[in-house]
Amino acid sequence: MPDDSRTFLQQAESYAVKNSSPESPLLRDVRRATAAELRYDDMLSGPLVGALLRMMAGLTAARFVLEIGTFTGYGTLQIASGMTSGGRIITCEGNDKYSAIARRFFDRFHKEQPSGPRIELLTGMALDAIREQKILESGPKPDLIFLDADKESYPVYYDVLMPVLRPGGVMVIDNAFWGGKAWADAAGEADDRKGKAVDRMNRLISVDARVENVLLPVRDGLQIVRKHPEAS
Ligand SMILES: C[S@@+](CC[C@H](N)C(=O)[O-])C[C@H]1O[C@@H](n2cnc3c(N)ncnc32)[C@H](O)[C@@H]1O
Repeated sequence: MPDDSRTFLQQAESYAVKNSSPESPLLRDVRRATAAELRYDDMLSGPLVGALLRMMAGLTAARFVLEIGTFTGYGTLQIASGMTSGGRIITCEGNDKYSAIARRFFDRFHKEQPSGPRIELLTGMALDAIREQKILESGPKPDLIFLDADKESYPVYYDVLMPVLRPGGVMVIDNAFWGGKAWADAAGEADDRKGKAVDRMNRLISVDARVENVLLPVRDGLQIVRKHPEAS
C-alpha cells in the first residue's frame, strides 16, 4: 500500500473511533492489560471492530453467540455488552496464556453484570472443543458467530459453522484481507498459505446462495455474512 494511502486509512480509522460510541472501562482495561502483560496487542480486534460486534449482537437480538479465537477476551466482552440479559456466549481459545487473561476479565464482567450473558471459555483447538461440547449437533443455533482464529482453516470453519448459524443470523469474520495477501494470491503475486485460504473463503461466501454478504474495508477486512431467513 502506498504511504499516503496508509496515512489516510490510519487517520480515517482514528477519526472513526473518536466518533463512534466509546468502549467501557472494562474493555479499556482489557486492552491495557493485554499490552502490559503480553507486550503485543495487535491480535486484539480493537474499538472499531468491537463496536461493530456489539451492534451486531444488538441487531440480531443475540441470545446465543459463538466466537472462534478469544485471545484476551476483547471481542467477547464487546459482544456481551451488546446482548440482553440471560444470553450465552461460547468462546474458544487454544493458548493457555491468553485464556488466563480472558478468564480474569470474564469473571469481572460476571461480577459487574450478574444478570448479563454468561460467557463460557472453551480451551483447546476450537473445532475439537466445539465437537466435544456437541454444540453443533443439538441445542439452539447461534444467532451470531464471530470467526477470528487460524486463517488457514477459515474455509473449513465456514463450511462447518454456516449450517449451524440460525437462519437470519450473522457471521462476522475478521482479517478477510489478511494484510493484502488475500488479493495478492488471487493475482498470483504471492505464495502465502493463509492469504490463499482467506481468499478461498471470500470466494466461497460470494457465491453461497444461503447468504448475503458485504466485505467491509474496516481495519484488515471484515466480512459481514447474513444467512437468509429461509435458508437451512
Ligand atoms: C486474532 S486473535 C482473536 C482476537 C479476539 N477475537 C478479539 O476480538 O480480540 C486469534 C486467536 O485465535 C487463537 N487460535 C488460533 N487458532 C486456534 C484454534 N485452532 N483453536 C482455538 N484458538 C485458536 C489464537 O491463539 C489467538 O488468540
